[in-house]
Formats: sequence, structure tokens, C-alpha cells
Amino acid sequence: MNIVIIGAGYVGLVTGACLADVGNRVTCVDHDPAKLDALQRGQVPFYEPDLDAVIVRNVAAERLSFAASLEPAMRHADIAFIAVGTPATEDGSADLSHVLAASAELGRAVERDTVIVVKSTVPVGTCERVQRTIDAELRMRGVPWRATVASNPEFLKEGSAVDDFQRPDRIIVGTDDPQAQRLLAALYAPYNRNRDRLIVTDVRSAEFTKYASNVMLATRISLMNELARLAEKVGVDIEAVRHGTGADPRIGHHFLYAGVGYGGSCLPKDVRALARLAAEHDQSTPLLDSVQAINDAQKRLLSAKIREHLHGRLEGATVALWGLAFKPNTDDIREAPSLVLIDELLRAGATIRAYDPVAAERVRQAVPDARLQLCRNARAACEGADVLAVVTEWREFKSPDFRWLAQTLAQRAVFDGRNLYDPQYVEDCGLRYYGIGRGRRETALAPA
Ligand SMILES: NC(=O)C1=CN([C@@H]2O[C@H](COP(=O)(O)OP(=O)(O)OC[C@H]3O[C@@H](n4cnc5c(N)ncnc54)[C@H](O)[C@@H]3O)[C@@H](O)[C@H]2O)C=CC1
Ligand SMILES: O=C(O)[C@H]1O[C@H](OP(=O)(O)OP(=O)(O)OC[C@H]2O[C@@H](n3ccc(=O)[nH]c3=O)[C@H](O)[C@@H]2O)[C@H](O)[C@@H](O)[C@@H]1O
Repeated sequence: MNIVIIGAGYVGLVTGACLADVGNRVTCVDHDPAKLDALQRGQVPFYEPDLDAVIVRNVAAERLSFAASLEPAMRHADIAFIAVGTPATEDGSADLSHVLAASAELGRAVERDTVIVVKSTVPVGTCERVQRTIDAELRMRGVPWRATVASNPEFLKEGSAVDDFQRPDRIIVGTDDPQAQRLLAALYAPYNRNRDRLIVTDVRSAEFTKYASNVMLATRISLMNELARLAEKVGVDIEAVRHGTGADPRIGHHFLYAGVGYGGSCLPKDVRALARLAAEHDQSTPLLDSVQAINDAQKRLLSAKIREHLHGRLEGATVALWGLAFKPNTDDIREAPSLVLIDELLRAGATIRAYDPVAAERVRQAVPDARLQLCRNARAACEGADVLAVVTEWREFKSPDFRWLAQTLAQRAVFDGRNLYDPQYVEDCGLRYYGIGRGRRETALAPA
């Protein structure tokens, strides 16, 4: 098929590259000249494992190309995907300006009957707005073409985006139009050989399913983080609880990790946007509000623990920080917990020696403060530091030399924001260990 993708970001680029990889001809259109320039020179503008290889081989095979405008690709397009950003506005609602601008551009560029697929995460009713926007342009042009708008939310995760796209748990297609259903079923057939992954529903349900999925994930994390706080107080290790609860197949082991709060470009904004949608319909959202409040507090937990260990003396202290990206295997720092920790430490007068395998440069641009020193590797970050905080669970942080750390860190403490380490082993090596919800019998407080 001939495919046009509007928006060459995480979702658009992965979608375009993967669809080209199974034989489609794909044009990715983006307004950002720097991004286009990089792509045209064969460079992927962000870090995503395996993506560059898929892009390079499909560009070489002339199945994948990049363009600044929809012309002339729309002349041959069977399907056009809208994969532009939907960031949060000030009041938390999804900013649809990019989606609606792309819709108007599509209305001006459609040159044949085309299925328009909204892949961006959008509130219920947006696809209908997209349809109206495109139809108005088509009417103004007086052309006979039909654009059928369908919803097809994306569920990939950054850091494993290519694999997630190629092996989806489910493919949600929202449309009542039988022709669009058939076309999208054919497009996704390579990922649905057993015919069990495609869920066809109405447009509004598809739009809602995306938010429901993300807020469920966020809720699980906040619940685990709340349990972790209590676990610490009553002498319970949340890691043991995670194993025990996850063994129930109704609960499952995935997404049960207590930590420093969820970040990224999606969970935080989507929880906010759904709460906002509810408010617009006069519905309160006590659960979603708590999910967000717990997450905000969780992002501040590590700095409070560090402050306590240093007896309140953060001023003049030096904190080594491992991990800046909001999760491993990405350089994305949008709403990253590391940024909250950095902000709190800098405001308290501390110096930070930070290391991240790929996200350092982005943090340098976001936080141009000389007291944030970006280091060339994990060990260098610890030299001259008082304590170590681990915020992102990159593989290379999983098994450090704790005895060396005990000799190097002046205040001999590790703050494990991802519960990577065995507390007893760390302490046997001569360090004080602080995790998230790693209560032990001796740390339990007697009830008041
Ligand atoms: N990042 C992720 O892991 C996931 C994101 N989503 C959703 O997918 C959507 C896109 O997210 P990302 O890919 O992260 O966004 P992004 O911000 O990485 O990329 C969006 C791209 O669209 C381009 N753009 C905006 N308006 C345009 C226009 N009119 N014409 C051409 N290009 C235009 C921008 O220049 C940018 O390169 C959002 O709604 C997001 O919530 C869904 C699943 C996963
Ligand atoms: O809509 C989106 O954009 C995407 O949002 C999330 O994907 P992503 O944000 O890339 O990453 P996740 O793996 O979900 O992690 C989000 C945050 O939650 C944190 N997390 C995750 C899992 C866990 O058990 N505990 C935990 O604190 C991570 O560290 C990270 O900060 C969803 O997992 C994807 O399905 C969805 O498509």
C-alpha cells in the first residue's frame, strides 16, 4: 500500500519505518526542518533501539522517504496517518492544534478516496472533529474525493518501540466504515497472522480505550508507590510483595514496580487529559486525582531521603546521579523524575554529578546550571560525591562495585530509586542502603 505519515516523531517514525519494512511504500512528512534534515542524512533524531537499522534498510530499498509537505505523496496514498503530538495545555486538556492543523492540510492535499487514520492520542470526539475539518476543506475545493477518518491508537513504549510495533498485544481500529475496516485489517495482517489481535470497534470507544489503558497503567504504579510508602513504615519489603501479588494471574507481574514515579510524554499527560475531559462533563475524578498526587509526591521522595541522610545539610553536598532519561533505552526526558530530583537538589544548594548513557545532552539543554556536572561514565559521576542516587534502571547500573562505592562516596549511601539492589548485600559492602518501600523488620516503627 501507499502510506503517508504526518509527524516523524517517536510514533510516526516507528510506524512509518515498520510499515515500510513489511513492503509498503511510506512517506513520512514533518514540519520540523532540523528533524527532516537529520532523517534525510540517515540520522534518527532521537535514541530508539533498532530504529536506525529499520530506517536505513527501507530508505535504501526506496520504500521509505521523508518530505516537508504532503504533496505529491497524497496523490497515491491509500492511507494517511496523523501521528503529531498532543501535548498538555495549561489546564491539562490535550492540545489538539497540531492534529487539527494536520487535518486541514490533509483536506487540502487529498487527491483520491483516502482513509485517514488518527494515531495520535486524542480525547473522545476528536476523530469527528478531524472528519469535519477535512470535509470542509474538500467541500471548499469542490472535489469529489471521500476521506474516511478512523481511530487507531498506538500502544508502543519508548525504548522497545520497534519490537512493540512489530509484535502488538492488540491493534485497535475504530471505524464503522466496512471499507476502512477491510483496508486497515489488510494493512495490519502481517502483525495479525493468527487473526486474534485486531479489535474493531466504534471510533469513540477506540479513542477512549487508549486513555483507559494509560490511566490503568499509571494507577497501578501509583498504587504500588503508595503501598511502598506503607511497606517501609511497617517493616515490609515491597519487592517481596510485588512477587507475591504479581503471582496472581488476575494481577500479573508487569508494571508493578515501585519507584520514583512515572514520567514520559504520555502517562502524565494522558492522566491529566482524561481528568480534564471528565471535568468538562461535570464528573469528578477522585481516583485519577490521587494517582497524580501520589506520583508528584513520589518524584520528590528521593531528595527527601537524601536530605534526611545528610541531616538536612544539602547545601554544599555533592550527589552522584545515575540515569536521567524517564526510563532506560531512550533519551527522552519529558517529565522525567530525574528533572524533579535535579531541581530540588540544585535549589537546596547541592552539586550534582550526573551520568546517563544517552540523555545527558538533552538534560544539559534543559538545565543549563554549572552545578549540574555531566560526567563521562558512571564511575566518574561518583568521584568526589557524597552519596549516589539511581533514578533510571539502565542495564549498566544493575551490578556496580559496591566496595569501590563505599570507598569513594564520602557519606557512604546509595539511594536506589528503582529497587535494583539487594539491601543486605549493599550494606555488607559498607554502604547505607535506601530504596523505595524496602522496609525491613529492624526499620519498622512501633505503632504509635
Ligand atoms: N511517544 C510515545 O511513546 C507514544 C506517543 N503516543 C501518542 O502519539 C502522538 C505523537 O507522539 P510522539 O511521536 O511522541 O510526538 P513527537 O513530539 O515525538 O512527534 C510529533 C511530530 O509531529 C510533527 N508535526 C506536528 N505538526 C505537524 C504537521 N502539521 N505536519 C507535519 N508534522 C507535524 C512535529 O514536528 C514532530 O516531529 C501523541 O498523541 C502521543 O500521545 C502514543 C503512543 C506512544
Ligand atoms: O501512550 C504512550 O505514549 C505510551 O505510554 C506508555 O509508554 P512509555 O511512556 O513509553 O513508557 P512506560 O514503560 O509505560 O513507562 C512510563 C513510566 O512509568 C514508569 N514505571 C513503569 C512501570 C513500572 O512498573 N513502574 C514505573 O515506575 C517508568 O519508569 C516510566 O517513567 C505505555 O506503556 C505505552 O503502552 C503507551 O503507548
